[in-house]
Amino acid sequence: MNPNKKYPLVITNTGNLVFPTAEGPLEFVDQFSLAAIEEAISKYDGKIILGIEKNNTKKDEDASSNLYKYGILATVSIMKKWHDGSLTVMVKAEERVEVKNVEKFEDKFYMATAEETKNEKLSDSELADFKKEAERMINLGGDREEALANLIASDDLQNNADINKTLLKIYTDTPVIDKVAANAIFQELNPLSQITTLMRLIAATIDTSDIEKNINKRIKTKIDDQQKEFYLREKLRAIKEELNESGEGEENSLESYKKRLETEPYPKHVKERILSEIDKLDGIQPTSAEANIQRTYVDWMMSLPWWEKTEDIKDLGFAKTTLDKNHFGLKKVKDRILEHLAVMQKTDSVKGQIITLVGPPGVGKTSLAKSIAEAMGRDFVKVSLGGIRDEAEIRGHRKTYIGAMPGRIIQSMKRAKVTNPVFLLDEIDKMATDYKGDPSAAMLEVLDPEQNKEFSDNYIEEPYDLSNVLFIATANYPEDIPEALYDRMEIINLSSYTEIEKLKIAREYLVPKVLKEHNLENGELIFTDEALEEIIKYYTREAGVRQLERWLSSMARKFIVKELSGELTSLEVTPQIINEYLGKRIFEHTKKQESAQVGVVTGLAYTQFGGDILPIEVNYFPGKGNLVLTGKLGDVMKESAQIAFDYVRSNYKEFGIPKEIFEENDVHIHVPEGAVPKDGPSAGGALTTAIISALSNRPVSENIGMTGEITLRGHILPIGGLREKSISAARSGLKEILIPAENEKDLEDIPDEVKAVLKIKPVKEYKEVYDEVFNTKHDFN
Ligand SMILES: Nc1ncnc2c1ncn2[C@@H]1O[C@H](COP(=O)(O)OP(=O)(O)OP(=O)(O)O)[C@@H](O)[C@H]1O
Repeated sequence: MNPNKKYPLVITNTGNLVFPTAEGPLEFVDQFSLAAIEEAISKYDGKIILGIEKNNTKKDEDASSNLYKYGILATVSIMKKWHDGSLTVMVKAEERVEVKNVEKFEDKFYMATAEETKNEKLSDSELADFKKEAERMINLGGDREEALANLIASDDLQNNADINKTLLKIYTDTPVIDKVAANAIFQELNPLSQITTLMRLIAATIDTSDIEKNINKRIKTKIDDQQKEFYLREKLRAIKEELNESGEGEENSLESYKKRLETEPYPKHVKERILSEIDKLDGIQPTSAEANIQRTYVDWMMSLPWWEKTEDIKDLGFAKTTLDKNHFGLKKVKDRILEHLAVMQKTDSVKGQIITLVGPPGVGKTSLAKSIAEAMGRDFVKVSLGGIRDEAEIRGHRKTYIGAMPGRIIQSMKRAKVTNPVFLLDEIDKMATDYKGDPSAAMLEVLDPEQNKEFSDNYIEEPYDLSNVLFIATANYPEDIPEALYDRMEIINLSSYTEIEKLKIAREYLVPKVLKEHNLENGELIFTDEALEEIIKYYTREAGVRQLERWLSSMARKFIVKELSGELTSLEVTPQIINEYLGKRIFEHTKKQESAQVGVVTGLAYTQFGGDILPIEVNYFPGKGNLVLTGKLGDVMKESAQIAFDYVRSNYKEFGIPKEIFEENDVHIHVPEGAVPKDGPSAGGALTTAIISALSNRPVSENIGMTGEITLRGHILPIGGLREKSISAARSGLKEILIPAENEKDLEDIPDEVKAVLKIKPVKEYKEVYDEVFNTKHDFN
């Protein structure tokens, strides 16, 4: 990404916005934005500036003159072009930029300069104050707990570097802060003002207006209890400090540390180390910076679990019930987990392969790991490894470093309070390597049973025993897991859910969960199956159920507001109510062709949102035998089209195509609908069929779909994502799909409800496809 350059400007408002460095779908309807997006895709690699329009912009006013100072440099790709001309695009927000020199370009769209912003720094004392305040907030519990803990632990904060990014992540991740407020913070460069506003917003969610108060009462009883305890403790501490101005208080705490060291079973080396550090404190001026560092170190050492353990529940029956209670389906996955637990019980050890749950977002990886902890009676901690590029984030900084702290592993152990928690290493595939060292080397030491008995953290300096921890990892893409780590992992795959599975999960798990979280009684808010289907089909496009759960919560919140304002006492949610409460439908799936057509064939695609059908169109017109490709195809797909074309040309006779057609015409292949980026070789068979259909003037049934790579000799090679592809084929009403014979082994992963409506025919050679589609008969011997 290159700031200080000109890019097309797309104007949006706070309701339709993603902040750096998140990614999400946005919608655009106005002609200026549409033109800017098209320009960006064709000439700027999809890079745009998102200008944020002020809320008070009048209808007839030129929006470009009423933008906030800071906007976002982002990359877009088109997901869906709607019939009314509007666009849904996937936007990856990269960084904050100052939007300058806005100019109209040929009256079609705006261009602007993206000027790099330099973020200011906190002073050391401001940093210290902030850490204190944030720790206080953490104790208030709730959603922000992990976000704030990550912020305090972040390398940026440790180095007092650019904390803006981390802050952004917090306020975009914190559900209590809406986007208008988030933008208010985004528009400030000074981190102190940002932090103050952020803290004020978080604090504000705990009191204020009448309706809010009532909602809070229902939702936040738990937080209130924690808060009460927190204030009492704070008061107690303040009183103690008042009484011990001379520093007696500290001596007392050091004395109590010494007593604990004597009476509790601390390992010898730890006991000696802490005592010697306490001794060192004696000779230092108590108010000096050095004393502060020294005391913080002693506090850290004392607050870590060195010997505390929970007792494992060794009951496989209980484990099974727990897994079933929290998760629908996933039989294979649960069986694998139970096998793993059985081995652990038998050998009485957690050593061995690390369970790694692999799958798309929202399919239950994190919640399964939590259930494993519950099933074993262990505590649970999670650390997110996404984006970590510095070894020190795992292993900490030496204590001589200003503001040094232990790394994330040791920090999480402190939170766990025991030496044997279940420890989730989230997104282990998203660790990066750079000049600051390779975090995966440190992770190797964490996970290797030979080495993790004596894990070394730069801050703690004493070896720490991680050998009783049960590590579980999650990843979206197993191929991105560093190889050395991969060797130690037992990969368990979770795949996307079908619509029917999603419906069952929603009905039996998510709805009860959401009702409970919002303190709603049975019968107050009822979701009909049709309403759930409406959300699943038209408001979410995801492999898992995370977005679905968010929509359900959103419905619950909207209902509570109406209930408290006296408008309603109960509500049965129908599809109409969904449209009314959640706004118009967001997604439509690609529809299958209405009738058999010449030159149109349905391929099957596999994307990060699951599967989709992929119509392929071929036509020919007078020319010189060239191949013309349109529809923004990736390089691999272009090659695949060329192979398909060459294969048809060299076998023209067999496929009933007159020879002259190739000499006198150009063949045009188009893959319409910008819904998903199109690449990969798996449309080879479909491309071949579409070419034959067009050139021999024979229609292909609208009910057949196909997937499979093709070689120059007409062999059909295996493909990925068969489950997702078949689900989408069934959803869009296809009756039959042709798949590579080598994928037959994946048939067992295809849900029964899909098999019931879809004939699935495995093929080895293209000629089998040809016979099936055009009703001919080849002799293959
Ligand atoms: N099979 C299932 N049965 C019941 N609930 C489920 C199931 N799968 C997912 N969920 C629910 O969906 C939500 C999202 O799941 P979770 O956060 O565990 O996903 P994830 O795979 O860890 O995603 P990510 O990779 O983005 O962290 C959770 O509330 C979880 O309980």
